[in-house]
Amino acid sequence: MLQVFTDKTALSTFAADLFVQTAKEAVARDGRFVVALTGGSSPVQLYHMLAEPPYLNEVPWARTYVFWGDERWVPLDDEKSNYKMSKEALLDKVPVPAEQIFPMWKAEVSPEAYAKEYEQILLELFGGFKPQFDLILLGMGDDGHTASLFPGTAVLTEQEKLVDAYWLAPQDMYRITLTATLINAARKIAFLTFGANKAKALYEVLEGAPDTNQYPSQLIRKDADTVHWLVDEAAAAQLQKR
Ligand SMILES: O=C(O)[C@H](O)[C@@H](O)[C@H](O)[C@H](O)COP(=O)(O)O
Repeated sequence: MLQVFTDKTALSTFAADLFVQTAKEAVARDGRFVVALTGGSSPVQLYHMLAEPPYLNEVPWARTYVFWGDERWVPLDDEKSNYKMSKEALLDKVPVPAEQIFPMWKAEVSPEAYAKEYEQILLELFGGFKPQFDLILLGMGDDGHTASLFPGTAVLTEQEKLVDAYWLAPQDMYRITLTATLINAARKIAFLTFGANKAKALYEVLEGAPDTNQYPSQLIRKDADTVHWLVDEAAAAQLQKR
């Protein structure tokens, strides 16, 4: 479902309400809330809001399990780390038990080995069944990528692995990411998309011809009830069907 907001605060408020509601439903149903956070700049305001009243007191933090959709393969205190950003904006300020936080990086293992380990952690949490996140937050790059599903990469056609890691040559670094097959198994997905620089890609992803290799965000399912495209007016500027 496409939802267009006048500004970032309105969008982040909607996302915070969605986060709380999804968390409460998950805890009522399963006794826990399993979420994947996103990096980039788009979720920063949302994370700050979740760390303040009223959201701070409404999210069942003690029963929340925190994962990430993707990560740059850099140490946890690196400026480029999604974990570091999420920790500073949110996780340091809320009572999530430390053992329920699963950074997508570990010292002295290869990214490929840790991708397998991360998959195992998820499988164990879900008793060996295919993991089903209650909520996955995503951003979209102006090239149409989401998580670390970048245009033209082999991970886009990965069918078996739930988590994958690979060398992203243009950025000169490893990336680790949930695969599209795992993301699409989530109960709810929310894309946070701001800014005029995203307008062309957003049009291509939502209304353009199918081309998942060039616009990887097209790999993510589009069910109206469970997949929220939360966008601002600038990002929505080229959409015809609103
Ligand atoms: O940066 C990351 O960690 C993610 O890999 C990426 O998928 C991100 O969500 C988009 O690139 C949007 O980034 P912005 O929110 O900064 O526009």
